[in-house]
Amino acid sequence: MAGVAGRLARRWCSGALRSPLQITRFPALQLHVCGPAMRASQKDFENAMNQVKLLKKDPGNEVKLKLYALYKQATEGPCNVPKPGVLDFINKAKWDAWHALGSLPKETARQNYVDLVSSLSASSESSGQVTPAADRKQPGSDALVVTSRDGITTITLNRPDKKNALTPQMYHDIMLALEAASKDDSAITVLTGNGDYYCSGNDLTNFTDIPPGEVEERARSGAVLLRDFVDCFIDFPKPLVAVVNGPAVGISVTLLGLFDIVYATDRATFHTPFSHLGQSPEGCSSYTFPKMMGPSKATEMLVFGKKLTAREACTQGLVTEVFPDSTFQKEVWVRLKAYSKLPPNAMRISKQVIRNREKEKLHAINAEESSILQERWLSDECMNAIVNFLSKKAKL
Ligand SMILES: CCCCCCCCCCC/C=C/C(=O)SCCNC(=O)CCNC(=O)[C@H](O)C(C)(C)COP(=O)(O)OP(=O)(O)OC[C@H]1O[C@@H](n2cnc3c(N)ncnc32)[C@H](O)[C@@H]1OP(=O)(O)O
Repeated sequence: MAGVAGRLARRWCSGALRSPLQITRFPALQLHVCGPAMRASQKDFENAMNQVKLLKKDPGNEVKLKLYALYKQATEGPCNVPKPGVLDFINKAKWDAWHALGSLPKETARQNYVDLVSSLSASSESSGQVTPAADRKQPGSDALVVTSRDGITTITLNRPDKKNALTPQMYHDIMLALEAASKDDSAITVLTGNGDYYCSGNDLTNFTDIPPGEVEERARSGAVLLRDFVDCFIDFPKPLVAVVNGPAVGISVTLLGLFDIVYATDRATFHTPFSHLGQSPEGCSSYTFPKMMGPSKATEMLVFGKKLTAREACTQGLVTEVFPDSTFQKEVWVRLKAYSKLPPNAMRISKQVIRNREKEKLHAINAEESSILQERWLSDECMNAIVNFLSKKAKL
């Protein structure tokens, strides 16, 4: 019996008991929770298989054999393969466990498997698969996709036809997704973009269709939104990784100073055309950029809107590492999967040791930047720049 645990564990990890990529599109971010009285769906079964791989405590050989038997019964039906020889201890033990289930229906075996895993998870505090509570309300749109796999929660900007420009709904949804990710079982959290851009920054149409008497109120509420949004990044407790899959503009660049790691494709560029837009720096960049690259390089970016290549951004400390575009996704995800297996509590605590020292300062800077921007949004310079962009006169 000694090798059964190892064999089963290898089998669990080999993909033989396949785990689905759990994709959630807001607003349907819900775990399929299956109580004992309900019938387990195929999705519940697959989720349970996934959870088994993430159990922290070894459940012991007896339980593993039970899981194996229920899995075989649920997927193949009653055991009718030849009995292994008496000296083939491992396979005989597995055969015995499966055979003992007799003619138990597949659906019942599936349900029993889900129930057993659920009881093991409760007592073992499983890690890895995202298990957002079903009652956590997640309003939103298709412009954000949240996936959970291998201990990594990935938040993907999904508005590729608009270069992933950020709408107010997306700001709200990102905040909700970060809040959920901070509490889920994942070890690290990733922000990335779908399509050829990482993100083109604030959606400039956010400034349109404002009735004349409401401009000031909209600027005020915009500043509150900005402040709350950036606060979520300052306070995020787990390692936060930006997977920069293409060019980045505006707030998507400034926020990188609040990430723990920034991986970029060599196709990415980084620019913050704030002056061109009659605006001013946000995302704590007025502090993080001079700190990381020195005041004059920061001024080139934040005041003059200089566009950096990925390699230049790496030299300036804004990007952690640059990868060839052809191997970017593969290399980055291999790396992140390895990191996600490190002890999550240790990573959290280490991040906090690094971040806590500066938190108060960052919050104060965020408040100040937001309030300066509130004024800027009311300026002629800003209005004219936005009208120019929207009338296609200016590409920034
Ligand atoms: C008072 C209200 C307050 C509201 C709430 C505020 C909340 C916080 C605000 C925080 C402050 C943030 C500041 C910033 O982020 S500043 C940076 C803003 N971004 C830009 O200036 C980029 C503008 N876009 C471009 O310059 C180009 O589109 C780009 C270089 C990104 C790509 O050029 P390309 O030629 O490759 O592609 P297109 O221009 O044809 O783009 C395709 C379509 O996407 C639309 N698009 C792209 N970016 C934006 C954007 N930022 N906002 C709105 N729309 C965008 C573009 O118009 C095209 O659309 P159509 O196909 O319909 O023409």
